[in-house]
Amino acid sequence: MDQPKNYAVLTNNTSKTKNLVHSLLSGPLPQRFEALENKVGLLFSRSEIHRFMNEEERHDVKIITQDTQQSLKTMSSGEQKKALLRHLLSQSPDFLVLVNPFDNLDVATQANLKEQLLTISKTTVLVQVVSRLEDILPITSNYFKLENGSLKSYPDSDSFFKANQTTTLGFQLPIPPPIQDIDVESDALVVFKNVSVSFDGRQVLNNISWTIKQGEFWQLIGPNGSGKTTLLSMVTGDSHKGYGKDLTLFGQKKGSGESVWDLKSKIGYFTPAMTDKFNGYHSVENMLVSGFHDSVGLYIRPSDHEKRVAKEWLKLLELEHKKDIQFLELTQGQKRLVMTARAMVKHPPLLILDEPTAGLDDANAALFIALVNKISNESNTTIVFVSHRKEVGLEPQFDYILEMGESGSKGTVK
Ligand SMILES: Nc1ncnc2c1ncn2[C@@H]1O[C@H](COP(=O)(O)OP(=O)(O)OP(=O)(O)O)[C@@H](O)[C@H]1O
Repeated sequence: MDQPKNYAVLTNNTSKTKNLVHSLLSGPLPQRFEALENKVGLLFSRSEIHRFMNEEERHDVKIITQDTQQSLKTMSSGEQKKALLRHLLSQSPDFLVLVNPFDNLDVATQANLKEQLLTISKTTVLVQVVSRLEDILPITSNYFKLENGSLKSYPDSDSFFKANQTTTLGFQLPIPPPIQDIDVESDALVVFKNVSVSFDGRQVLNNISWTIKQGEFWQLIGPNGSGKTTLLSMVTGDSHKGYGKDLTLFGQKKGSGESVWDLKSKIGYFTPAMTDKFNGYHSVENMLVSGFHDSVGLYIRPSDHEKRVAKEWLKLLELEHKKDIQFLELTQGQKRLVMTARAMVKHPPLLILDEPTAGLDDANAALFIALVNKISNESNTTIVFVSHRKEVGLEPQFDYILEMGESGSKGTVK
């Protein structure tokens, strides 16, 4: 049997990917995809994982996690993707539409999935819809780019790759200073001492000792399921697992009566899920100002001073002309820049960025990295940047690496 054709569509922030995915799966098919006519296609994407997550939760049923006790929600990204792929393949589709399949996956899990997809491609057509050139599989035969909703096709891989290499410029203006400094009692902002965490009797973190000091720039790296989110949620106060552990935050022992709000006031936080699910109506300026009030979206009147600082940030991001439009109207890359500026406006002692470049195209990822490097160079804020990808161009001082073992992950500093 001939190997089926495999397609790759490179997307960027203007692409209108949803429309393309819809017409691939439900018609009318775009030109040059006629081979998929009357074929059954299924979707492999983060949005599908979220859809199943909602369904499993709302109806208290197990759809794609039937072979395990654990809920889809509490699984790591790698575990979730594995479960979805297994579920899709059990239905023997003619083709799979894969939207950024390698996002949120560590190197080993990516390699594993890549191998699996190469095998699947021998019998099932793959339509890869990806925002990173490096994610495109070598079995691709038909190349496209989706821009402003229209598809451009390329005669061969050479012309495709040549036409789509990107170069990015950085930001020119300096980081605006804070309105007032936030005092912290100790130079050591976060101190984990021999902290172990288990879920349902299974140890996930094993004797973690990690000290994060003022002004440092860390990258937290670890495979899917190694406990990165678990570790950070003890810092942000989103997990009760920190109680009863030897954990000191901003000079105060965890569980010594600190309020979650007090904690949140010292932390700037951004993860793409914050904007993926956000659908409130707020102007870009108000979204930025809301960082002064530890809310996502502004529910009070901004002061003149706050507006002035917001304006300076928007100037730096070269988005000043967008200040009065709805935040929802921004492109994905612009939203991430604004949300990072939002997290940073008050110059919090600690800025946590959890997989902030997932889903961005190469050019926007590079721009985002340039902003983070700039924040690190021009402020006294400590940065913890979580990512599976060794981000090209990111300049952390230290890596904290989680390595999984039989009795949970151990951490090392590099
Ligand atoms: N509430 C929970 N109940 C049961 N197991 C959990 C819970 N939260 C996390 N886990 C498990 O703990 C392990 C670590 O999960 P965590 O989400 O912290 O990993 P991660 O390194 O952030 O993964 P990823 O990079 O894929 O997001 C996983 O095996 C996960 O299934």
